[in-house]
Amino acid sequence: MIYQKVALIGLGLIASSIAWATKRGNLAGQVRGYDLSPEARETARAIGLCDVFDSAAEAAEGADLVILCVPVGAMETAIRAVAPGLKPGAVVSDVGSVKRAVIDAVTPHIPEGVQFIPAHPLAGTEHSGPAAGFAALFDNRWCLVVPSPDSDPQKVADLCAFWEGMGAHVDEMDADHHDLVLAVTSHTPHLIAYTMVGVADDLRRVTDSEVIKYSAAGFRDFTRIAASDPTMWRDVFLSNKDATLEILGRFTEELFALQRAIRTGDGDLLHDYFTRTRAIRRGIIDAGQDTSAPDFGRTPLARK
Ligand SMILES: NC(=O)C1=CN([C@@H]2O[C@H](COP(=O)(O)OP(=O)(O)OC[C@H]3O[C@@H](n4cnc5c(N)ncnc54)[C@H](O)[C@@H]3O)[C@@H](O)[C@H]2O)C=CC1
Ligand SMILES: O=C(O)C(=O)Cc1ccc(O)cc1
Repeated sequence: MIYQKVALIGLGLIASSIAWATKRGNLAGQVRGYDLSPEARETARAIGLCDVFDSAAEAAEGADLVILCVPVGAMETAIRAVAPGLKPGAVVSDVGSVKRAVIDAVTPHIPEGVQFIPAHPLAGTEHSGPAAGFAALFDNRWCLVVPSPDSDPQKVADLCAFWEGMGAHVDEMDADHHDLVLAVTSHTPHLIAYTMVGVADDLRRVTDSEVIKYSAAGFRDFTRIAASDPTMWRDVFLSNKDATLEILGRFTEELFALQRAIRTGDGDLLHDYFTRTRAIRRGIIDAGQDTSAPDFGRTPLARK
């Protein structure tokens, strides 16, 4: 057991997965929780997720670890609400998809004697709410921990051990670097998926064709991603504005280059481009970093 009491604020997909994974790994004596939504609290109670309280401060009372599991834009409201319940020596963490904006919003409200150690599990689904979670969500997935120079090394080690106990591989990363990497690997791809599904929907309306019905695997993946929680993703883009706009600018330039190659019939450019991208995919698989590869997770050291 790593902690006596863990408190989860916001009982959605990620918090409910943490609750089940904590129980599976016997990582805490008690899991406490609070959600702003009475329906979410009711569901969490009904499925026996954790001990549910009717205020954030009560849920956080006496907790060794308090994890903010709310949308990025609600992190400041959440820390303000838990602050009165925090005990000296407690650690506050979070699971937000963006790190710099969360650090700026949360840090000013961390009381004396409490440490804020942000984290981000790189695992999720398009589903949300307390009934969406499952214990295996973090198995063999990365969790990025973002300590500051004054983080207590023992408390950082405990938090890393907690995530490892939930099945994740842990790495430490600087907040700005995190936000740029995630803009490339997660945030911009989500925006592209949202856009592509929107385009197909417009097309369907115009032509009454059956784009969705006959969609191939690639487009189906886009529709899955584009079904993700609107509040969560609105907050991600608004709070990782600079990095997303930077990557989107580069994406648009490349898209224009490919568009021009198609228009001018430049097959060599297209072939060279697709050869380069194929090599990248094969490199990922050779390094054992493809989560869809059948042997993923059996050789975790290959991922380092
Ligand atoms: N969904 C995903 O795939 C992943 C999400 N994340 C991050 O995890 C966080 C939570 O995401 P999910 O669990 O997917 O969201 P979710 O939508 O399933 O749950 C969020 C919950 O927070 C509650 N909430 C909102 N404001 C609150 C407040 N002030 N106090 C208490 N509760 C409040 C909502 O009622 C909701 O039940 C977000 O910051 C997101 O960026 C991180 C990794 C993956
Ligand atoms: O469902 C998917 O494909 C995801 O990409 C899940 C996801 C969403 C947001 C994150 O910050 C991390 C992981």
